[in-house]
Amino acid sequence: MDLIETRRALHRIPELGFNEVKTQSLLLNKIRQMPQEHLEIKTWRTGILVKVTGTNPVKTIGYRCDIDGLPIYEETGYSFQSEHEGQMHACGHDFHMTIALGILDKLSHQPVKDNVVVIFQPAEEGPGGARPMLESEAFKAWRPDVIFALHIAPEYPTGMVAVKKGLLFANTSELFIDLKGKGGHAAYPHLANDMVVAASAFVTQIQSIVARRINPLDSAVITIGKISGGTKQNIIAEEARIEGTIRALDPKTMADIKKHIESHVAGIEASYQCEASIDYGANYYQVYNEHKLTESFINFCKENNFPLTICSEAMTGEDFGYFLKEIPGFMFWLGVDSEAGLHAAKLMPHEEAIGHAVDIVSGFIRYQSRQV
Ligand SMILES: CC(=O)N[C@@H](CCC[C@H](N)C(=O)O)C(=O)O
Repeated sequence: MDLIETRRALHRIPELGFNEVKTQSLLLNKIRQMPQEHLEIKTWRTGILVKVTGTNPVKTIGYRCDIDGLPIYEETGYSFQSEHEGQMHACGHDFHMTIALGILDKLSHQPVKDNVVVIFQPAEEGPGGARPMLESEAFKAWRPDVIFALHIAPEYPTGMVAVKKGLLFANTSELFIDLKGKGGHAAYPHLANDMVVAASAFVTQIQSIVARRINPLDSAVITIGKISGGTKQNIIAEEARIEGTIRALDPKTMADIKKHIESHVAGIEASYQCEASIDYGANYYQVYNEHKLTESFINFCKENNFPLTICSEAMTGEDFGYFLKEIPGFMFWLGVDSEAGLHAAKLMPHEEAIGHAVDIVSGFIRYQSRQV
């Protein structure tokens, strides 16, 4: 399989969570071109699970990738730029899928001793595919004994592995706040309750939560990524919507932040005479790398001279955390050396990382398959 051509084909057709219809069909088409003798294929919603039966299995090894894109207008200037206006693979899921296909291709030609289940999971960016997938009969029937995954990392050199034992990614919660006041003529503000002003005040006020309400020794982030409201420049806005995300390394800090947000919202309701509703959307559990398996992966990388660094935890979120809550395993970063970071319209990961990752992951599956 030509992995670069495959990555570019996937890059052209980014689709949002649970709408990955063309993506699923492209993936199935690629999987069906592989030798089928050892493969069983199942679909689950817009996702896919593929089992490779081992030669003498004692356990099942899981490898998971995510398949959805983001609502971003691409600005890479690639000849294979997104054909879906306003949508882009800006978090590397085109790389993740291609690497998973490359691993599957290798295994379909030469299975290892253990069974391997390769999981193509929808909706990582939201609303979260991991949790419902874990609960599905399709997944339960092939539930792996160990599981791992990777995420591209623009800040590391191409092909470098960055990993750590224990906590790798934060607990996250989406945040949606709807404000409803009273609209009116721009020249008569005293007769209206302006929700653009209320939303602005709220966004400014909550900056003090992390700065002044959270122990500086804890790590937390509140980011408001979108504010919308109003209809015209000379009409006072009756409604506004604030959209953001909360991150915390400790679940208790997350709960505290939510309480502080709620009291700020109550304050806005009182001082701006409006009604407010809060929706926490999708919440992701932290990514916690199991020590023994991570250690085994670190040893494997060292023994095989794969470039490796031990990293710190990050405030990113990943619903792969739900898999790791139930099944021992780990996630690692794969360096792709892009000046633009994740979720940026100019993210341009280096494609040589794909081949490196296929070698690293398929090598580790083989290595892990020899351990009981
Ligand atoms: C690796 C990465 O970038 N993951 C996303 C996960 C999004 C979670 C959810 N939609 C949220 O915004 O809280 C991230 O933004 O970290």
